[in-house]
Amino acid sequence: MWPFTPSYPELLADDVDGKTYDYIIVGGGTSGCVLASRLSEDPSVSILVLEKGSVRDNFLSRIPLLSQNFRFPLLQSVSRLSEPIDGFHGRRARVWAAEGMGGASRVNAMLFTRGVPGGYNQWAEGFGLTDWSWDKVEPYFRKSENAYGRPGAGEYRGYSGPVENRPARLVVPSVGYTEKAAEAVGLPVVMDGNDPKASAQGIVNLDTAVNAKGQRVSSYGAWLSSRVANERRSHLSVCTRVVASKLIVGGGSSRVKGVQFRRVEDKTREPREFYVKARREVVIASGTLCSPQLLLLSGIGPREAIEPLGIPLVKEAPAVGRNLCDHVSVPICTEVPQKDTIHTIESPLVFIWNLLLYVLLGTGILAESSTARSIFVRSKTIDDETLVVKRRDENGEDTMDASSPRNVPNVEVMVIPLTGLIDMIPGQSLFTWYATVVQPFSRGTVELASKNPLHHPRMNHPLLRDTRDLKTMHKAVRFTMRLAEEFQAAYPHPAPLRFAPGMDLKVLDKLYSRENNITGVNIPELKPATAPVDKVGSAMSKKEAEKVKKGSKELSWRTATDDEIDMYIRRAAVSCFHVTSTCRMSLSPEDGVVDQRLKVHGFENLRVADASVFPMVTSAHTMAPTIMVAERCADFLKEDWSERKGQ
Ligand SMILES: Cc1cc2nc3c(=O)[nH]c(=O)nc-3n(C[C@H](O)[C@H](O)[C@H](O)COP(=O)(O)OP(=O)(O)OC[C@H]3O[C@@H](n4cnc5c(N)ncnc54)[C@H](O)[C@@H]3O)c2cc1C
Repeated sequence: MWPFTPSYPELLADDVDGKTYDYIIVGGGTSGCVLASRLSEDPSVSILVLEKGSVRDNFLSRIPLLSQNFRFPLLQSVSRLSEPIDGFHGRRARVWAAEGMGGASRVNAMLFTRGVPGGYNQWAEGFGLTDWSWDKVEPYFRKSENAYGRPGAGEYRGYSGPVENRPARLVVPSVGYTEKAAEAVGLPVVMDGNDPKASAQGIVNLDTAVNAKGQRVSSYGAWLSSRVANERRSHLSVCTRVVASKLIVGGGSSRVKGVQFRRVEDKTREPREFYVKARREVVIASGTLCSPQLLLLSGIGPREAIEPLGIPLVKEAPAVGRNLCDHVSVPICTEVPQKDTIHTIESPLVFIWNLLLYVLLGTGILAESSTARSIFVRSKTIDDETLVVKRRDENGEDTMDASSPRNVPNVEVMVIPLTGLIDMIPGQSLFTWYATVVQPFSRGTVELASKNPLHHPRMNHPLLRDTRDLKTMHKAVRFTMRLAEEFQAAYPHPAPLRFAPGMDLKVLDKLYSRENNITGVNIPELKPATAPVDKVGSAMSKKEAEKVKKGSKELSWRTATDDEIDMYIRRAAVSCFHVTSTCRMSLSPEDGVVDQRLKVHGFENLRVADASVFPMVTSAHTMAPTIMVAERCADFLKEDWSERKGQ
């Protein structure tokens, strides 16, 4: 215990330069920590983790609600803006992430969702990835978790893995009324969304990666904590504040010999390059935007994306950086009394009370995620007239069977009792329904913007470019307005819709103006990856907000026109930060980047293991599936090595 706990054994570039390791893991994020931890269970192998950020484990970073505020400068969050998106008023999508040990799991909302079995059966049936059907991935979900908050749930939950999780508790009573709203449109209440036998559609009581002391369980904390890193320091090396700049491939061969990297601090024109050698394998776990960036910097990718930058082509790999997939959300907001939203902690007394509760008992609002409930639904099953969910489809098939790819939800409505708009609205306490398309058809790309590994890659965000997604979002938005109306009926206080189709769009334009008018940010030299996050404050004054409220008309799902819905979506749609698939798994090198054992097609000792390998984004949140991928990758590495040894 502090002050006797040894500090984290973070190494510097000079400490590891020129050395050889059995495994080199590029990226100590959500998946990198799992890999390093699992591989280092064997003291006879040597492992090096190269991570761009640092450890920075402090009190704030462990408080669930506060560490979720990724705009806090103390956290290691970064945001990247996409190129302007056609059809959306030239708006850009902003995608948040974190650079530091644990990666995005240090700042995310901690929601621990596997997704329905049908989603993985779809990977098997739709993409031919038969090694990734539900039966094959399920043991790894169990292996990774300790579902201590659901004792005796049954053999489908794990109790001896590192990620402690428990059902989310309601931070404010208003959230409870959403169950009544969901039931009113035909949806069941799902007590455990990670139960593979649970209904595919319903309002789900979410699990969160929060431990019994009320602390965030990040991938770093679960797998590569100071205790683990110190115990294994003889064979596990963690080198932070370095960025991998290139994979060194043996001349004309399919073997990666090592990794070149730089210090993050080194901003000189000709930075010093360091080099480490890999005896066995290199695993890239740099996340969906940076894993393809490293491949491209190394000359592995589409010829036309590499050669114009003067990088020699090492291996033509057409799918690197393609197929960028994301969940896209549109916030719909209801106004409720402040005490019934998370904004209640803006009152100093309430905050102090909750801080005391947290410090003394590990409970209270601060010990929770902002999101405790989510509604999952398949848009085809929503009746066009009544917007009630049908439990049987036109062929009489059960729409609730979670094992069938046919029933994978393509819409999620997250229930977030705070303002989910880009800015706060002074004087208004909003409760957000986050209508989200979770099985999108739209795809984007990640390309190099420069040869500097510290610069952001260029991102063409998919948003809702495909008209099928726009159509799904239309239905999702109207359905969400219907839910909000049912909520009003059940809730004991007035709860009018304030931000929804039909509202005065000038207000939205004003609110989003600052973000939309940003120019030049994607010129990478102007905004290196390590720049501090932008300052955020409201674009609207209290007086303006009051005026808007007085002038606002009643908004309803019955009266909103299709045009109003369309105009609202095009102004308010945002990334939900669940980017995936830029190095997707595939049977052939034309369609994807890695094979079913996560090896880069055409290489014998190079793998990618993070959210970028999903063939497409999951129907649920992406942290637990990323962890599952990393768990599997660790087993692949161990199995392949013992097989080679045996030969
Ligand atoms: C704000 C936010 C909220 C979210 N909420 C949830 C949620 O509640 N539930 C959920 O399931 N999912 C959530 N997600 C998504 C989920 O957290 C991510 O999908 C997942 O954590 C991604 O893991 P990863 O290993 O692919 O990448 P990351 O965790 O991003 O790790 C990549 C790591 O690689 C490092 N790196 C990158 N390039 C290099 C390089 N060249 N050299 C060295 N290091 C490098 C980075 O610094 C980073 O640490 C959220 C994401 C965000 C951003």
